[in-house]
Amino acid sequence: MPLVAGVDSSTQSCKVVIRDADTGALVRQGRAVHPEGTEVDPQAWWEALHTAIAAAGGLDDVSALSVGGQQHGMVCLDEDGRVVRPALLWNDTRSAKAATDLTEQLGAQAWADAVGLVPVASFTITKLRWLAEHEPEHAARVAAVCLPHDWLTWKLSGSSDIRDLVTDRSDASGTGYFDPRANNYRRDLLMLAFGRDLLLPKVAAPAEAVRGNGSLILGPGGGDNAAAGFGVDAGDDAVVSLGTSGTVFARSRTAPADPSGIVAGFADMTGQFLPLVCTLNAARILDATARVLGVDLPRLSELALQAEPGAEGVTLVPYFEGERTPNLPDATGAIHGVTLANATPANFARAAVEGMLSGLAEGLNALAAQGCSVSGVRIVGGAAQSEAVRRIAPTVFGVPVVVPAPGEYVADGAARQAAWVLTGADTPPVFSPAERPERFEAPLTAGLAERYTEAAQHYLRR
Ligand SMILES: Nc1ncnc2c1ncn2[C@@H]1O[C@H](COP(=O)(O)OP(=O)(O)O)[C@@H](O)[C@H]1O
Ligand SMILES: O=C(CO)[C@@H](O)[C@H](O)COP(=O)(O)O
Repeated sequence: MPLVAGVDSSTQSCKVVIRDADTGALVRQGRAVHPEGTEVDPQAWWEALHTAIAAAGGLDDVSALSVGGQQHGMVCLDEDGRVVRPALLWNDTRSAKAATDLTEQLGAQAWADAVGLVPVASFTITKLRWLAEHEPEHAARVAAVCLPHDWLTWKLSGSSDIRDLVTDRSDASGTGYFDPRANNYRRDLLMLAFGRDLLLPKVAAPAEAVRGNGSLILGPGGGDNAAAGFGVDAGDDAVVSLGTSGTVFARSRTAPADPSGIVAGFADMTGQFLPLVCTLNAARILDATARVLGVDLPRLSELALQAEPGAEGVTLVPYFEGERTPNLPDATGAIHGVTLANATPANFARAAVEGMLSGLAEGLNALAAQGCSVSGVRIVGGAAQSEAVRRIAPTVFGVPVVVPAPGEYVADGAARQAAWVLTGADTPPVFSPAERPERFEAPLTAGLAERYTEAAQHYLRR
């Protein structure tokens, strides 16, 4: 019974699962927290990874490991492999102007055609432009740029030579300088943004073993959304992930080129594509609302389920951290439609859940417009543990919702990739879930989408 490990180095924490490579059965797991903030020293991820591995009982009996990680973060390394400055994360919006400038330089359609996405502050390429413009002394020292999961895989390999950096197609496709259709870097775009070329990680094939460490085989890993999609094996359903980010994505054989920038044409972990819509505001909206109401998360869920669908007209626009989709980096959150009669904790709790999900419902429609199958939705991520989220989701999405048993689906996808690398087979192993998923159906709440769009439009009209 060989064992494999999967890692999810996500925004808020690091999770490690250790699974049986043949059956996929969970053997043990561990986790550790990451620091707060949108700028983080990668060393903190390395330390959290070690804490999580130790909590999972170590790797002595593990044959292969893959890392899934938060996408887009800019990790800059100098000639000797030292980190030049703290990494700017996917949810850091300081490069919003760089994103606008880059988009204007080429035009949105040209970006969508070239790399499947239109620059917004999340993408690595805009962070490189920001660095070149605002920190020239740091920019001058940069020899290589990589992503959080690439850096952790490289550290695990024991190398300090930047020429050993490896990434995979799914995470490379979120940089803004990789064309997932041709499977090539677009160094011309990197140079347009940064002013000169840089060493970039080699892009490994989906099940290619990369430089290992002793007897531990390393897989290429992937972006966290692609890993979650691989871990939950959603078939024709779209997947909604509710972590720090809210994402909605679906597997596709074709790559979208959406000039509106709503749907990003990422790659998946198997050689296909992963059209994806991402918001900056998901689980933390519930954390913040619980804090404001002075309750814990289970109580917030009870309150939300006490309210009527539509929260008697209370509408929460969840742009607490600015927003990425729609592209409003300076926006703030708002509550609309409040009256003396409807100002209750239950309505505020429900409005938070409905508002968090409404932006993703718009994303689901955008995926459908790109030809993706969205007849059902699977929900994963931390906030999927909320009973209110599970029950309210079909009333917002208008399609049946399936919630797999609570688990670490990013880490599971990484573990499944590690098992694939270990077997060397043409197709990935099938990891059957130990528990049946729960299914939720409920009528769409009439008027909710219109009220949400009207409330959100206040920003777009400004
Ligand atoms: N029962 C719950 N109800 C609502 N939110 C929850 C619940 N349990 C955990 N969460 C939230 O899930 C989030 C963490 O989810 P996770 O998917 O690990 O995030 P990330 O991948 O961004 O690090 C936290 O904001 C946490 O408050
Ligand atoms: O930016 C994106 C996807 O484009 C985010 O999904 C990040 O990949 C972070 O994921 P979480 O840590 O919030 O799960």
